[in-house]
Amino acid sequence: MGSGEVRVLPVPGASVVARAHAKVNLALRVGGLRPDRSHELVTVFEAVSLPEDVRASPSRGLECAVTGEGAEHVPVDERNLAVRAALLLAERAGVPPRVRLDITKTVPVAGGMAGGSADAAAALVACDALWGTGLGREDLLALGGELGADVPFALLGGTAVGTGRGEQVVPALARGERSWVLALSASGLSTPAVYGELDRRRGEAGRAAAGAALDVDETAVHELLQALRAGDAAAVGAALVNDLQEPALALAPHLATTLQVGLEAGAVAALVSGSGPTTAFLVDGREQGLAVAVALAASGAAADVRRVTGPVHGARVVDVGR
Ligand SMILES: C[C@](O)(CO)[C@H](O)COP(=O)(O)OP(=O)(O)OC[C@H]1O[C@@H](n2ccc(N)nc2=O)[C@H](O)[C@@H]1O
Ligand SMILES: Nc1ncnc2c1ncn2[C@@H]1O[C@H](COP(=O)(O)OP(=O)(O)OP(=O)(O)O)[C@@H](O)[C@H]1O
Repeated sequence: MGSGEVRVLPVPGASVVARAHAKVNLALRVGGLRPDRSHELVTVFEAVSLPEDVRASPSRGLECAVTGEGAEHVPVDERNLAVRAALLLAERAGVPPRVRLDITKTVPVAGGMAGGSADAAAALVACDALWGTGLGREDLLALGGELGADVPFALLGGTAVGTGRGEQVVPALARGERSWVLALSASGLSTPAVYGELDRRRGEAGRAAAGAALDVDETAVHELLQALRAGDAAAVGAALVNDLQEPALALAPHLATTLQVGLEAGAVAALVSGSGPTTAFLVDGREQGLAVAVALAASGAAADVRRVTGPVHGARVVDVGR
């Protein structure tokens, strides 16, 4: 058990707070379309220090409230991924779905950083503790995979390789801590739209070729994993790759300027985070991070900036109280 983690005691009637984090895809290679219409992926996730907290409290029914970053854009009914997580867990565990979920967001909505997935992961962990369902990590990972491709990684945290739809996750050996500057956008991008744009750009031939073999070009991923094992920041920077970057730039052309501004301010490397529109800048130390953040904010190339570090932990209980 790491520092800061709280052992859950079965206190009847107590509320439970679980925390999960945003992610950046250090590598995202997209292969062909699968029969379920999602894409075959090989990706390397890293959890970064933008937390999402979900408090699960005893209630007569299922209630949800959202506060924090972009809360006004987040549904509180069954469209909310955390609500769906609670319902799925209750159904599988055979318990009534009685819980109030209070979500505190710091991850931008529809930003490509899997904020909703973090909420789902935190809700699974919090409700599991609240209801004493006692599901194992493997069970929760499987439920997470049913909720969305990014949810199992939000449960696991750290640095990890994702395959399949991205939901098959295994921890990756990674040395040291990385510092990032995140440039936020004023509006979000739809994940299906970005994948759709990739398909459109690849065209019929590219889709068929990729689809036939479900092949993903993994070379860059191996280079990245080697650089992470060695803790070599420059090599990590050189190996960052995202197949969704070009389609995201096609849908949000201003992101090209954002990437350029951060690189000119000295960032080691830059890429679009997942399906965007958040862009992530790998920086070497505090001073460089500050210079990049200031340049992005001052130029107007980012609606807002955040300085974060990774890797951080996956979904876990951080507080138990009344
Ligand atoms: C862009 C990433 O965040 C990178 O980690 C993920 O691939 C998206 O993960 P997510 O939002 O949890 O994805 P899901 O909720 O499972 O699916 C949302 C939509 O993304 C697309 N999708 C997602 C995962 C995948 N392997 N192929 C896809 O094509 C599909 O259009 C799907 O309808
Ligand atoms: N708990 C939640 N938090 C945020 N959005 C949610 C949540 N539940 C459902 N949604 C809906 O899902 C959409 C995308 O959410 P999210 O913020 O997770 O996007 P994202 O970070 O781009 O996801 P990903 O990186 O996994 O593709 C939102 O526009 C919102 O309508």
